[in-house]
Amino acid sequence: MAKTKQSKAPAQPPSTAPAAPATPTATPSWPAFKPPLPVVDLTLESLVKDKVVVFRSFFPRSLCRDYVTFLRGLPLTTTPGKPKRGEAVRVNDRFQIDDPKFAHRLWTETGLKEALLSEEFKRLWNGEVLGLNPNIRIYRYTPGQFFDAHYDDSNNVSLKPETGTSPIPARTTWTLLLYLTSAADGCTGGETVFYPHDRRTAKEEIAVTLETGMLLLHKHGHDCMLHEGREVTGGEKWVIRTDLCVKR
Ligand SMILES: O=C(O)CCC(=O)C(=O)O
Ligand SMILES: [Fe+2]
Repeated sequence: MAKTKQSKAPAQPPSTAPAAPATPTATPSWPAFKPPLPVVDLTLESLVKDKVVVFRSFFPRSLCRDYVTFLRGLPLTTTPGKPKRGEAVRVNDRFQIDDPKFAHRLWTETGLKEALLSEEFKRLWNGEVLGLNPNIRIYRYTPGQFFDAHYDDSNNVSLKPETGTSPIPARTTWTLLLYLTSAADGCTGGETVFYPHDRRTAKEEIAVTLETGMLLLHKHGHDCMLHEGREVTGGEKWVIRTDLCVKR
C-alpha cells in the first residue's frame, strides 16, 4: 500500500459543512496543571516493542475535564475539503497553534522530561531529545468522525528552549497523543489502531482503547506503523497532539 501522509490530509464526510480555516492569533490561556504533575510515578509501558509506549494517568481525570471544558471554547474547525490522491481521509474538528511556551510546559512541568530521559529509555527516541514540537494540535471527534489509516511524517522544526535563546534545529521522531476522554466519559469507539505489517486487517491490528489521561507515544517517520483513529460511535474523543523532537 502506498504511504499516505497525514500532514496534508484534509477531508470531510458528506454530512459536515466546510468551515473557514482557523487563523488563531493569540495563544490560548491553557489551564494550569493542577494538581501538580505528575500525579503518579510515570512508568513507561510498552505496547509494541520500540514502537508504541504509553503512560497511564499522565493527566488526572479532573485535569482532563478542565482541559476539555477549556478546549471547547477554542475555535475548532472541521477539516475541510476532499483528500488529494495519496492523502489520508481525516474527519475531525481541530485547532492548531504554534505555542513554544505550552510545549515547554508539557515537557518540563509534567514529569515527562525526566521519564523520557531516564537511562533505561533514552535509546528509544532516535537522537538527543530536546523537547516537544511547539506545533500543538487539538482534535475533537464526534460520532461518525475518524482519522483514516496513514503514516506520520518526521518534520524539521526549530526549537527555542528558552525565550531569548537562539533556535536549535530539530526533527520530530515520535508522535504524542494525550487522550482526554474515554468510555468513562461516555466516549465509545475512537481507538487508535496500529497495523504492524502495513495491511489494514483485523487479524493483525493492535487497537489501543482510549483511556482518560493516558499519553501514547509512537515512533514516526520512515518506520512509522500504519495507524488510524477509529470512528467514534458515541460521545466525544478529545486529544492533544504534539511530537517528540531530537537534535538535527
Ligand atoms: O486520533 C487518533 O487516535 C490518531 C491521531 C493521528 O494518527 C495523528 O494525529 O496523526
Ligand atoms: Fe497519525
